[in-house]
Amino acid sequence: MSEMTVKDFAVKVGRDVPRLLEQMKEAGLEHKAEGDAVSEEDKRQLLDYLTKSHGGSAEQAAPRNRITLTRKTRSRIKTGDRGKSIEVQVRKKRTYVKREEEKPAEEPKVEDHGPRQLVGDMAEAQAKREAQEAEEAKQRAAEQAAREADEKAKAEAEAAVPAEPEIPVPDLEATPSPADAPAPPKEGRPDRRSAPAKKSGKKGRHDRDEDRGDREERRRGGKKAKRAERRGGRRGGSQGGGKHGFQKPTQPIVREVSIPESISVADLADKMSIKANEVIKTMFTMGAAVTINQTIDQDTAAIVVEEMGHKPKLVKDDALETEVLENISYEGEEITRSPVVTVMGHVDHGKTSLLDYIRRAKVATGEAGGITQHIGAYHVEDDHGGVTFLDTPGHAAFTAMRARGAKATDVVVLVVAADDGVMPQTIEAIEHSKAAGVPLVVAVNKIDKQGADPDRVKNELSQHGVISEEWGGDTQFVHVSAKSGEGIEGLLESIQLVSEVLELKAVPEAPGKGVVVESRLDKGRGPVATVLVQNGTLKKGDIVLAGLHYGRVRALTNELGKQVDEAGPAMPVEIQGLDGTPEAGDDFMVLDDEKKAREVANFRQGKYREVRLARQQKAKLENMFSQMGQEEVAKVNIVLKADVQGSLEAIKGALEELSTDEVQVAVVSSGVGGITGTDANLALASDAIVVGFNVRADAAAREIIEREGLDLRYYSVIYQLIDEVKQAMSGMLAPEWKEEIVGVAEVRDVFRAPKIGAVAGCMVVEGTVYRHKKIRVLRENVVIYEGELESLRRYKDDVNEVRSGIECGIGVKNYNDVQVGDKIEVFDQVKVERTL
Ligand SMILES: Nc1nc2c(ncn2[C@@H]2O[C@H](COP(=O)(O)OP(=O)(O)OP(=O)(O)O)[C@@H](O)[C@H]2O)c(=O)[nH]1
Repeated sequence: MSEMTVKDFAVKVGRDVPRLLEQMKEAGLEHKAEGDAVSEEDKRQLLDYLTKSHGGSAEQAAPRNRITLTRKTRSRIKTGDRGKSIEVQVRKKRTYVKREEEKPAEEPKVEDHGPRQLVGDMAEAQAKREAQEAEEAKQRAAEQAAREADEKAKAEAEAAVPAEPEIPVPDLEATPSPADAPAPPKEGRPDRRSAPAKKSGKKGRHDRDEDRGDREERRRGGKKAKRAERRGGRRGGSQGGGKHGFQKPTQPIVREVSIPESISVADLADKMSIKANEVIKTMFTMGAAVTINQTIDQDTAAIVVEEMGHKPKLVKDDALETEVLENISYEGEEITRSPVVTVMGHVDHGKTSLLDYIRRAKVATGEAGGITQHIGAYHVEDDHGGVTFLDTPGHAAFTAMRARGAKATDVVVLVVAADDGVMPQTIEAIEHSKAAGVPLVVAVNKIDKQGADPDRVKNELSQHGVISEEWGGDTQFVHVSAKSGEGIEGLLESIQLVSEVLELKAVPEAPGKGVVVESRLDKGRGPVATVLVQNGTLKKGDIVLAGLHYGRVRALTNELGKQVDEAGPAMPVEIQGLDGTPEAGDDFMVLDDEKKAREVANFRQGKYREVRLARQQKAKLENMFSQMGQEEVAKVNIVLKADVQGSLEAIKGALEELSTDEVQVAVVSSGVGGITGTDANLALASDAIVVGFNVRADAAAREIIEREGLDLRYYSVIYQLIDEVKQAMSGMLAPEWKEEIVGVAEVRDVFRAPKIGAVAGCMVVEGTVYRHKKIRVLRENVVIYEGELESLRRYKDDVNEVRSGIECGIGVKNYNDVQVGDKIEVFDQVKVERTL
């Protein structure tokens, strides 16, 4: 900059070179050629000369040496991204001062801006006639400078605003740099900030200007540098930001990993920002072999996350549901409610008769022409406040409800026929009620019958832990006859006594809440569900959420088929208006908002599948053992069914002996015979494995087992069963050999030929029957023979296999006792790798 030549200087001041040289000469400068350098000193000397020759002293010139320009412009800037427009106000106040004395700090500015100031002065010096004109020129030049500065500011603002719409106005004002502004005057201090300029106007402006020159400059420079840095940083973020993104962290990053109730291995890895392989590897070292798409439950995922050095945060998927349900208030005055009773017992011991008798005798009382309807439950009034009976006798309904987590029953009435005594299903009923923690009242039925022996019942039951009060136990025994009605009052009283201890309470004015007893799709009325109100009152018009369904209650019908407006605690009632049929055991509740009810129902429908998938993994024998052992004593529940009492006892004993300090093996239910739906439901309710020893699951059980993903295992050798459980307990479940049933044929006819023995005319009902695979003969789902086939024929031809739906003749090697109705099961031994 200091290398300015006379020519440059002439261009800047707008004079021709010879004229400028002449004036410079007059001012005592020695410049001769247009290429001579013009220093700052030279410029000042020329200016002094011109000022003097113009005839003004410093004082006289003072008023004209200061030009103050104030400008204010408003404009609107559109920010590109959101279409927002911002008003930008640019205020300029500039004071151009011609100074007498120099300040070194201001030199750069002198060099940059001085020449413009000179223009006017030189013009005045040149000709007095042009004085006025020069003054105007000076004004114009200053104005021009200000305008250009404004434009520059605006341009910069426009460039900056879209990215930084929040930039305040003062920033915009200060944006133009002195180097960019073409024409501030020599020695001028371009005070770009309006506020300081105003303040300075109040004081002795001149002095202060000089004092603050440096400070202002430094401050502005510093700010600018910071701003540039900031802007550069931001730009770097968007343009060259990639560089920073790949910086290697110096220490491990501990992430907070939120884990929903079930998550796939791939998703879990994603949340920790690592590859799924690493999760699989870690889980493998923890003793669990998983695949990338496998869904694992929350607890397992949390352990994995911790193992990998991150922090697990357990998130409930049902936050909305929890919020909705928690917001319902059940506060209010409590009253004692009636107990809810389920009747259980062995086949033909009189459950239905008992329920029917009570219903007939009690429900219709006082109701003109009252004909009771079967709605799944009924309520009877007695002197003590009434009892509600669940009208579906048996274990199936009870366990089905329990399997869904419902606790609908307060008291179990165990019906035992006095002439028959304790039978397998009696024991099963005891197990079920024990598992549910529900107290028993024993109804010794058929007391009217000859050969009734109530003491025998008492005796036999005591062997199963049900001891009568008379013998020092805590169970009430009532002698009844479902036929004559004898003892029924006493039974109701006993139920009341037991329930008093339970202190059953409810708040009638609260919104209704309870459990679904049963539901069906009625042709005329749509979905109809019988619900048992456990707390609060359910009213017509209420919005109800029931299991996966919701709706507004259109009608309430009681057990007499009568329309009612409401149903209070412990009352069963049939409701219409739901958008589907909930399952027995589903909970129901009244909500105040239909939208929320719909949202929760939708959420439940979506979640239903996922939770089931995760549970399928958890309830497997292998998983059960590998998941435990971390903390408290683990418990393995087993539902055991066997072909004969002898092996049942042996297996039960052997299994229970396996219990150690850490792992407890509990046979929650055992019995002789095929695996039924009740067994499957009990297993579901108690997270148990179903073990069949020489017995098979019936269709109902298979349906539940498949749907719920329960672990069902068949064995035919005791030590193998025990061994497998033992191995799993010690966490060494080797690749196992599992039996796979490949085909089942049903025996439709039996022919006997003298030489060959018995030949069974069969229909293949499942899979394929193979000539050379092993077989078992089943009678009523119990294995009665295991061996091989002697022959497999289609008409007269020997064949190797026969597929489902085709008839064939089967001869079983060394076995002639095959009967019509038997099943011939063909099985394979397959090697199964451990999955977890
Ligand atoms: N003498 C007499 N017979 C009875 C009594 N209770 C039931 N019975 C008879 O016993 C038989 C079986 O009674 P149910 O009520 O069907 O027995 P259940 O336990 O419901 O039987 P399932 O429904 O098959 O499980 C019927 O023929 C009844 O009439 C009773 O107190 N006295």
